[in-house]
Parts: sequence; structure tokens; C-alpha cells
Amino acid sequence: MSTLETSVTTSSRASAERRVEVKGLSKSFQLAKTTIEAVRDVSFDVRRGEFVALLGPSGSGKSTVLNMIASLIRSSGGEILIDGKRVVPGKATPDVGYVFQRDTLFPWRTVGDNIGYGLELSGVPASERKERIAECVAQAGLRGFENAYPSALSGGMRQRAALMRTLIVEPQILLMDEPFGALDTHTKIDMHEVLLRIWEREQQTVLFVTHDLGEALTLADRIILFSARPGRIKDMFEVDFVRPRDAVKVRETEHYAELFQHIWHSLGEEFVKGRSV
Ligand SMILES: Nc1ncnc2c1ncn2[C@@H]1O[C@H](COP(=O)(O)OP(=O)(O)OP(=O)(O)O)[C@@H](O)[C@H]1O
Repeated sequence: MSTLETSVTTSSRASAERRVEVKGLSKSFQLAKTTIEAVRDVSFDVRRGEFVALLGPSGSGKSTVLNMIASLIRSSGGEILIDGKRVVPGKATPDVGYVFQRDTLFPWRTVGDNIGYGLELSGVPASERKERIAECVAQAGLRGFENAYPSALSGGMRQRAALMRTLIVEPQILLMDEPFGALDTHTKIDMHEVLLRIWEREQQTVLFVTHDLGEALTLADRIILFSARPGRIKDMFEVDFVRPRDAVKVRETEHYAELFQHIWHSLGEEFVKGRSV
């Protein structure tokens, strides 16, 4: 684990208890006659309430690892445990929510009905649903848009609605695959604020995939750096800014600049290698 000498008190409330355990995970894809080795022997743990960023260049296997944790795809080797129980491909793990790279709102449902979809599936009565949707709409800053359709929303608004659709069912483990990747810088930082406030309150265990170092530093307690394909763990970094964090102010600190510089070089090497893979 790499650390910088600068010491900043951390107020992360992550417990010592291991919530997610990834052991010797590997994955190869068969593409016609070519075998693509996407992930090789990846092992890491995530503690309860910890916010971990998986950082690496495009094609380094971050989404593949996340998809295996989400039980969406089968690994080629190794195992994943959530709360000590083995993840079985194709079998949904209770308590796990997934936020995708692109918002996946249903265009034919209003914002409110999109957000409440998970509650509807689990048979929550209409009156309770209405209340919880109203809370989520307020948290996401979407008041006044409950009855609008997704097509009437900006990209940032749609992604906030998509985030709330996952959060409304209160998953304790959040898997996020570059959820803000398509947003402009300002909207992205707004979303960081929204997510930080929610996470500080709910303390979910989060695995957040990104290739944006600034985003990883702003949000995470720990960064796991992936090498270019085949994705392996190259390094891990503690991100020890005090919490609660301000998504803008944190970027203005000297410690941010130090950490950025420290990790940037190592990440840059993988970007260069990734281009030639
Ligand atoms: N279904 C698939 N079939 C064949 N190859 C795949 C499949 N899914 C992923 N790959 C390959 O596996 C490698 C890792 O892909 P993955 O999407 O996990 O990387 P990533 O680090 O998440 O990239 P990005 O940041 O661009 O999303 C890539 O070379 C990709 O082409």
C-alpha cells in the first residue's frame, strides 16, 4: 500500500469487517478465435462502509471485475465473497445496487415512476411509495420534475434520477460503473456532492469504477489502481482527506495536489501501455 508522508486525519467510518472479498479473480473472453485475457489474479477486500475506487485506463478490466461482483458474468477463476457468502453468477445478491455508466431510465415512465420502480417491484404500497419517491426527488434536486419524462431532463438530471432509482431500495453495497463518465466537469462535481452527502449519511459500502483520478480522489477512502490489460492490481492508495468532504474545496488543497501527482505518474504508465495492447 502506498502512502504519502503527509499526515491528514481521516474520519472515515469504515469498520474493520470485510464486506466484499475478491480472491484470485480472473476472466478471459473468447472473441471468435481470439482469447482476450481481461483480468488476471485480482485480489482485494472492501470493508463495511468503505468507499473504494477502482481506477485504471480503458480496457484494464475494471467493469469486468465489477460485473463479476454483481454476479452478471461468470469468472474464469477465483472467487468472490459478500458477507462470507460466495457470489453465484446469475443469482442476484440481496443488498447490492448497481448504477450503470449511462442512465438506464425507462423513457416511457415519468421521473417519479422511474425512481419508484424498485419499490413497485417489491410490492411497496402506493402511499408509502409516494412518500419515499418525494424524499428521493428532493434529495436529487429534482422537485418540479416528478411528472416529466426523461427526455425533458439534462444528462446530469437523468443521472441523478438513475442514482435515486438504485438508492430508493436502500442497497447496502453500491456498485457504480463510471456513473458520471458522460457528464461535463461542473455537473460531475455537482454529482460528487450529491453522492458524498448521501454516502456520509447512509455509509454504504461502495465500489466505484472510474478512469478519472480527480473523481477517485474526491470520493474514495482508497484507490485500487489497475494495470493495463490484462488487468492486475498495480498499487493501492489510501485517500485520507477528512470527512465530510467538499467536492470543490478538497481539490484546492495541497494534499490533493500531492496525492494527484503521486498517483498520476503510475496511472499514466498504464495509459501508455494500454494504448499499445
Ligand atoms: N463481452 C466481452 N467480450 C469480449 N471481450 C470483452 C467483453 N467484455 C469486455 N471485454 C474486453 O475485456 C477487456 C476489459 O474490458 P472492461 O470493460 O472490463 O475494461 P474497463 O477497464 O472497464 O474499460 P473502460 O474504462 O473503457 O470501461 C477489454 O479488452 C474488453 O474489450
